Amino acid sequence: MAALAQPPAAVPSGSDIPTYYQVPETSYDLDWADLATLDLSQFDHPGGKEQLAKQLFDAIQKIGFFYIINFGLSQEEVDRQFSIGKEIFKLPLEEKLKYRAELEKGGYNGYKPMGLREISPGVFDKTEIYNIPKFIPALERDQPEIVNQNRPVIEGFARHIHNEIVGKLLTLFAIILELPEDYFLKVHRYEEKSDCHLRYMKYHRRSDEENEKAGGVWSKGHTDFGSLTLLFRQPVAALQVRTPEGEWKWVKPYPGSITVNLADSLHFLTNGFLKSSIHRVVAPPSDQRDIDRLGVLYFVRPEDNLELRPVASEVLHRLGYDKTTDNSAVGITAGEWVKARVAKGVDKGVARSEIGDQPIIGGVVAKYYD
Ligand SMILES: O=C(O)CCC(=O)C(=O)O
Ligand SMILES: [Fe+2]
Repeated sequence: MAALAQPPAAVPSGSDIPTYYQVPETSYDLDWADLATLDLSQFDHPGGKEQLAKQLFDAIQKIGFFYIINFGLSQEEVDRQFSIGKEIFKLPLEEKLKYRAELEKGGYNGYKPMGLREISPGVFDKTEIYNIPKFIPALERDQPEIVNQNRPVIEGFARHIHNEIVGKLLTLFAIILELPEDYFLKVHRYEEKSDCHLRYMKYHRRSDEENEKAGGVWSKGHTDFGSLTLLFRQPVAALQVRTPEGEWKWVKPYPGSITVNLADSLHFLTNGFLKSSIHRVVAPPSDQRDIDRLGVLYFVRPEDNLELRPVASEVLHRLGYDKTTDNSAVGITAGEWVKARVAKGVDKGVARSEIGDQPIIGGVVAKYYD
């Protein structure tokens, strides 16, 4: 029988890496956040992006979290990234440490070993991170063999996210603000230097005793530093978002979706109209507690030299968001903001507490939440 024609893959297939099998969903019905889902396949239909912008405008009035579907990557392509991440973390520690990120200098790319963050007194994180910057000459760096061997798949995946997914989302934000459609695209160009990166992340499971000591928290409540964060997720319940009323709600990992959250830079650029949402990671429910939780994330950040000055938008004016707030980042660039936040997280390789308010740069404060 003739093989059925397959649609062309967005990303080339890589070297031999084991197939990745996703774990079962939790059977617990948790207190899930009620978030909107944007169907990105509508974007190129007549009137589609205007419709999506309207849906997004309504969705983000309260919480800067939403889902997207039909974003042009198959589950197989996403799973291949989980598989690559899993292989990276299997490498011996001494091998991974050859690629350690220069966290103390605000550098983020490469390997972050676990145990550098103090979550509560005496309890340290059990999270390993491997960050890969944009594939541009200015940001080339040594990578482990497993990354080099799979470079076309990783690069194809990252570029698809940036150009096909993030590009659409940034266009929607420009439409919402009644700015030229390419307004944010012009300060998020793939070929220019920025701290955008693809991240593999592994949260090692914790014992009951460890969970109890840390009050069940694996990663404290925080905001992200850049413009947007895209999370490809295992079906493990662990991520929570803080509502404006101060309640924590679980963010359900839906198959075939990407969870998106807004981050600090868009918050600064719109004077708080686009909300950098506070989120955290907690111990999964008991039927998923023994899983080492893997994540594949893409962090979007403006070009390094963009000043985080609020944009002039008629919409912000109409809604009263055109006044400069106390926590303004005028005079600070996106590159400086990220570097300062990273460097404040670690001091000479020694863990820093993420407790309460943390002054970052130019009088702006970052908050951490239990
Ligand atoms: O692992 C997650 O679900 C969220 C991770 C996160 O918030 C982060 O890395 O900034
Ligand atoms: Fe985050």
